[in-house]
Amino acid sequence: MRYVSTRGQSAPIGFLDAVLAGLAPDGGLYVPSEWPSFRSSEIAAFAGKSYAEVATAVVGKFVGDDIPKEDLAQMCEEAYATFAHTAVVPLKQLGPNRFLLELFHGPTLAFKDVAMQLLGRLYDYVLERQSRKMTIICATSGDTGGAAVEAFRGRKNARIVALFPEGRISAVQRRFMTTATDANVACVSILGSFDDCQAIVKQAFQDDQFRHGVDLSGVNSINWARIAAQSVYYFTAAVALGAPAREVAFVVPTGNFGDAYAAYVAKKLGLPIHSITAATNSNDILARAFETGRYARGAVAATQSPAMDIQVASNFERLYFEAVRRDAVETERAFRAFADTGLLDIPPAAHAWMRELFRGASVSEADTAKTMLSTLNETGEIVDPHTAVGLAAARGVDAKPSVPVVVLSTAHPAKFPEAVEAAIGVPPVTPRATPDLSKKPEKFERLPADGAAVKAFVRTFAATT
Ligand SMILES: Cc1ncc(COP(=O)(O)O)c(C=O)c1O
Ligand SMILES: N[C@@H](CCOP(=O)(O)O)C(=O)O
Repeated sequence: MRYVSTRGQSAPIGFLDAVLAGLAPDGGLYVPSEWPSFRSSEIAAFAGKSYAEVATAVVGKFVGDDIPKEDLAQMCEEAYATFAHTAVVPLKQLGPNRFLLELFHGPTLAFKDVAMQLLGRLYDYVLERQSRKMTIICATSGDTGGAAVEAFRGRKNARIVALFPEGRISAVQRRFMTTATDANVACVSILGSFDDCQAIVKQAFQDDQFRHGVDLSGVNSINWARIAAQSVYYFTAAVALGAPAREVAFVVPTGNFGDAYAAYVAKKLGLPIHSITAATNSNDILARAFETGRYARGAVAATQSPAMDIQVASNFERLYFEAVRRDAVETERAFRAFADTGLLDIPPAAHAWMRELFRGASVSEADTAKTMLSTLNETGEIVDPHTAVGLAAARGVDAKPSVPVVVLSTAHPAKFPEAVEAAIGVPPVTPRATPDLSKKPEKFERLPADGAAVKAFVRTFAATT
C-alpha cells in the first residue's frame, strides 16, 4: 500500500511512514494511492466475528505488508480490551428503523478512543523497532486530546502536547487531559478557537526545521491510521443490520469531518452505505457545503456540543480530492485559496458527485436541547449533545423504510453534565469504571494563539522529556 498527498507535491510513502508523518510535507493529507476493497462474501463473513477481528481485517487492508497480520491482530485485541462493553461499540435500537451506535465505551468516554487506543500501540510498535522518540502535537476541541493523552501517556517512545481552546471545552473533557501526571504529557490552553489550535499544528508541520528538530508527528484525523481505525465500526454496525445484503444510512455528528469521511472509506471498501448525513451544530460550514456547493468559513460560535465548534474541517480536503477525480493541482489550488479567503466554490460536477452520497444538516441549539429531552421521554436514553445533533438530523434522512438509519453516538453524556442537565433536568451518571478526576490537580500552560510561542514551548518540552 502506498499513500499519496492530496496536494501531489510529496513523494508516495508506505503505511507506517504515512502514520508517523501525520500531515504530508506539502501541507496535504495522505490517502491511499489506490482503494482496496472487500468482496461481498468477505463482508458477510464479518458476522459473528469479534470487533478486534473485524478491525484486524479492515485496518489490515490499509497496512499492506508493513505489519505482520499476527502483530496487528494482537494490537487490535489489546486496544479493544480496554473498552468497558463486550461488544466494544454496541448498537442500540431506538425505534422501528432507528439505531444508535454507541462509540463511547472506551477509557475517555468518546469515539476518539476507538482509533486512539490502536494508535498508541501502533506508535509503540514501530518506534520501538526504529529506536526513535517522536513528539506528537494534537489540536483538540475536547475529545481527541483526552483520548490521545490516555493512549500515549507513559509511553517511552513518544511525548504528547495537547492544544485546547481556552474556556471552550467542558471541564470533564479538560480534566481527561490536564490531570495526567506522566512526564511525557503536556497540555496547553490556547487563547483562541479550535481552528486556531489546528492551524498552529498544521503550520508546525510545514516548518521543516521544527518538524525534524522535534521529530514531529500528529494524531488528529489528518493521520490516516485514525481514519482507517474509524472505518471499522461502520462495518460492524452495518453487518449487524444485514449488510452486505442490505443498505444502511449513517448520520454522523460532524466537526473536523474525520468520522464522516471514515464512512466514505468504508463505502470505498465495499460496504453498501445508502447515505452519509453530516450533522453539524450551528457551526455549519459542512452542512452548507453539501447543501449549497459553497464551502465558506464563518465565525466560530460556542455551542452545547463544543467538540464540533469547528469551521475548518481538515478531512473535507480528502473528499474534495476524490470529488475532483484526484486532481492534486486543483486540490492544492482550492485549499491554498481557502486558507487565504475562507471561501471555496465547489465545482458543480464535484458537488453533484458529493451529493450522490452526502447530505448536510445543521441543528440549532434549541433543537439539540429539545432532542435530548424527547429522546429521554420517547426511548429512555440519555444522550450527549453531539449525539442529539445526530438524532435531530436523522429526522431528515430520506431513505426507504427497509433502510436502517444509524446515528453515531459519539460521546457519553457524562462528558457534558451541564448541557445534559439543562436539557433534561437531571444530571447524567458517570460510568462506574471511569476514575473521578474532579479532585485531581490539573496541570497546563496558557499560551496565545501564536505558532511561534507554541513551537518554542514544544521545543523546550521535547528537549527536557
Ligand atoms: C463528541 C464528538 N462528536 C463529534 C465530533 C465530530 O467528529 P469529526 O471531527 O470526526 O467530524 C467530535 C470531534 O471531532 C466529538 O468529539
Ligand atoms: N472534535 C475533535 C476535534 C479534532 O478532531 P480530530 O478527529 O481531527 O482529531 C476533538 O474532540 O478534539
